[in-house]
Amino acid sequence: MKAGEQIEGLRREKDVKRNLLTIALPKGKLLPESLALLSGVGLDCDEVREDSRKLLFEIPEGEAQVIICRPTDIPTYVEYGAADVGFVGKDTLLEENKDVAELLDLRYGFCRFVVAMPAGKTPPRLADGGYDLSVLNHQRVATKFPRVAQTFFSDLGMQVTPIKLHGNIELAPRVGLAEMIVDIVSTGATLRQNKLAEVAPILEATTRMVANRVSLRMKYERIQNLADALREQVQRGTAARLSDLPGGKGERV
Ligand SMILES: Nc1ncnc2c1ncn2[C@@H]1O[C@H](COP(=O)(O)OP(=O)(O)OP(=O)(O)O)[C@@H](O)[C@H]1O
Ligand SMILES: O=P(O)(O)OC[C@H]1O[C@H](OP(=O)(O)OP(=O)(O)O)[C@H](O)[C@@H]1O
Repeated sequence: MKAGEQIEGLRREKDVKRNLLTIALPKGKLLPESLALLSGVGLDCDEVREDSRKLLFEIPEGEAQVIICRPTDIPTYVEYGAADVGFVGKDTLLEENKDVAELLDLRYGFCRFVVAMPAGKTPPRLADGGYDLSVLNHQRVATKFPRVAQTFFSDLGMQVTPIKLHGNIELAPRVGLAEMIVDIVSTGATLRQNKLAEVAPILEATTRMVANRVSLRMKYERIQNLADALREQVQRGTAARLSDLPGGKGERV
């Protein structure tokens, strides 16, 4: 056993004895709802702030600690057991493809993966109203999600060249870096502002609760209790939102 593994093992043993739960939360768009959810199930997150340089927050009454990570790093922290559980977008989970257990759909951070390209250069239409994507074979796709993009096109029997970028993906086709993009769309405003048109939906994503597989065995009750409380909270939130709709009855119809 390597020294690092030994230390990790000892740290884990100590945490299990103390029953300490480490929760990894994504900084950025998903943080406010993540904190609201945790506070809603009795973990007081009032001290957790993204704007401080502090990255680890103890919640002693809840026998927990919260760590704030880059969203794309959450699956890594959880896979290695540096965090027992984490909240992360399904998009990131698919792209990072780490060995973690997906426990719960937290139902916020809704977004869609799409293929988009300059509005004036979209492929010809098919009889069913969709676009004939076959003309895009062997073209370049700018994306933060090369795995998702490649899987989508290879399932269609096509090959594309992914160009990995870290942000502002919509710029790439405008300046000739790629013919198309695979990216997240929420309101569609960024596509419109950059004169891009959606040519194919890929999949929909929301935030998920994930767990380290060893933690799930060693801290089963703690993690399950947290997941159950969160599930209840999420269902209550969804029911409340539905009952706000005209004629809503607080139930999905
Ligand atoms: N426009 C959006 N609307 C709703 N949810 C979104 C939107 N964009 C991203 N998300 C969701 O929020 C998650 C985090 O996005 P955010 O923009 O905060 O971080 P990021 O910059 O993508 O992460 P990183 O810094 O690790 O690259 C995404 O993985 C996705 O699940
Ligand atoms: O459909 P919309 O509501 O306009 O949202 C979509 C945008 O949101 C995300 O970008 P983000 O804000 O995370 O910035 P990034 O380009 O730096 O990733 C995504 O990559 C799109 O650019």
